Amino acid sequence: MGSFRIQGNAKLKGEIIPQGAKNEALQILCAVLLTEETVTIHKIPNIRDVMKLIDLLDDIGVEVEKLGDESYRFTANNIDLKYLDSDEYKKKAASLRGSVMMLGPLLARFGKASIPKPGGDKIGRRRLDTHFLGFKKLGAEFKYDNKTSHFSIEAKNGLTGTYMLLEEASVTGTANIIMAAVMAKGKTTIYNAACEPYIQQLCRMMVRMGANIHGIGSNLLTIEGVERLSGTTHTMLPDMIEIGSFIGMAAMTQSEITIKDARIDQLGIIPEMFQKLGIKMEFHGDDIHIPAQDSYTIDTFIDGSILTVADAVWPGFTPDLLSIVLVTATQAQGTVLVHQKMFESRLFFVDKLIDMGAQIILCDPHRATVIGLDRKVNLRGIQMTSPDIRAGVSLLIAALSADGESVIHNVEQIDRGYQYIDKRLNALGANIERMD
Ligand SMILES: CC(=O)N[C@H]1[C@@H](OP(=O)(O)OP(=O)(O)OC[C@H]2O[C@@H](n3ccc(=O)[nH]c3=O)[C@H](O)[C@@H]2O)O[C@H](CO)[C@@H](O)[C@@H]1O
Ligand SMILES: C=C(OP(=O)(O)O)C(=O)O
Repeated sequence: MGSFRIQGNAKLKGEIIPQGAKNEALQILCAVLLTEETVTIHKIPNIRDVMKLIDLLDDIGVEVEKLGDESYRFTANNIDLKYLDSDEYKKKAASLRGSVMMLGPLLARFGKASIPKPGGDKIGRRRLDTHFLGFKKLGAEFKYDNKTSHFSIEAKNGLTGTYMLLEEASVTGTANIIMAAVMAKGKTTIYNAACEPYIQQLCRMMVRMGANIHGIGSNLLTIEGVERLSGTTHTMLPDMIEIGSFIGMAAMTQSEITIKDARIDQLGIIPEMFQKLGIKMEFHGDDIHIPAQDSYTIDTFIDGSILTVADAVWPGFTPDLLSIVLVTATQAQGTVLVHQKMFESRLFFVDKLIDMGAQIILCDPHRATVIGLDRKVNLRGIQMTSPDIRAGVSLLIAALSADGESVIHNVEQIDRGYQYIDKRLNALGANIERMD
């Protein structure tokens, strides 16, 4: 288990370039399975989950060529479906969430696929019903082995387009269903589709490959099936969750940071949410400059009542940034209610922040009230363990701002989603030592 030793009272300064988006990369990489032609992908983040998925693609027979630090070429012209029955596949695929999106493309191209219960953050129940209900609507048969937690799907007579209204706008579920539908017979309509930038990017990539998709960016997608897809080139967007994390980090540590090439047009409501915490930011072209701020004051609602920041399906506020909002609020002036509606176990990490001296009341598993310290007292460094990616980075931000030294264990969780985070923050003046 790797750890970070962090010296507190860090004041960072400089420019940082966000990595390519993790959750987009996981979708895009699975989409290379849709064609036997070559797909070139740029801005692939060098993070654990993405590297594990590339490894899985390689194992299943995709030819993988590394072109540079963040660029790869993939050719899926020799897929070995027998690999899906191997113990190695079951073990590897179960270690990340993104592997579940291999199902849709494999089903579309080869008529069958299987997957163990995927991994990912342990942040509450993470059901896959939307994925399989969607595949079933397209004509696939679905089996779940309760003993081994293994899912299998098969479409003996191919997939046929249909209308479906998704029970919930699942991000990976929508991606999976779209990838299955692009080569189905006839027209598929997906209502209540997720429409995060990740999904939009996936759809645009598939359109370049020859798919026929309308309604991109909305929750109503229509897809006219095509016979086959061809190769393409794709570049990932900057990771909006990393960008939000850097905004929160700058405010908490009173640092002056410029986030370069942030694709501000793709960030939705994210900058506004951090502005509601009182964080000043300037937009210079496509860069976000966060000046060093002695204090920041949380807005109230118009009637003066306490602000709530809650997650919602896109274009609402992403649940992946609520832990960052929460930690950032600990040094603000004012009070905020953080309401994590989607996941029921994502706020438990606040006990570590409370140990550090933060004033937080965990009202229930979904809601925490943060009473900002307004820098009257600093947090204090402690030893802690990172439970999930976003909590991990929130604890890192807390540790950078705290008095004294902190140690965060299980930083593999952070490495799942943040590329070389220690090196990149040290380049801005942080003091983070990686201990294996
Ligand atoms: C690899 C990947 O891309 N992971 C992201 C993806 O996970 P993932 O695709 O697994 O998450 P889903 O969108 O399926 O669902 C997330 C949670 O929200 C609940 N839910 C979802 C939609 C809805 O309308 N109502 C509702 O209650 C689900 O029951 C589930 O508990 O999307 C999540 C939600 O943005 C993000 O936290 C994850 O980082
Ligand atoms: C929850 C997350 O990831 P995953 O779905 O891969 O566990 C996340 O990126 O915050």
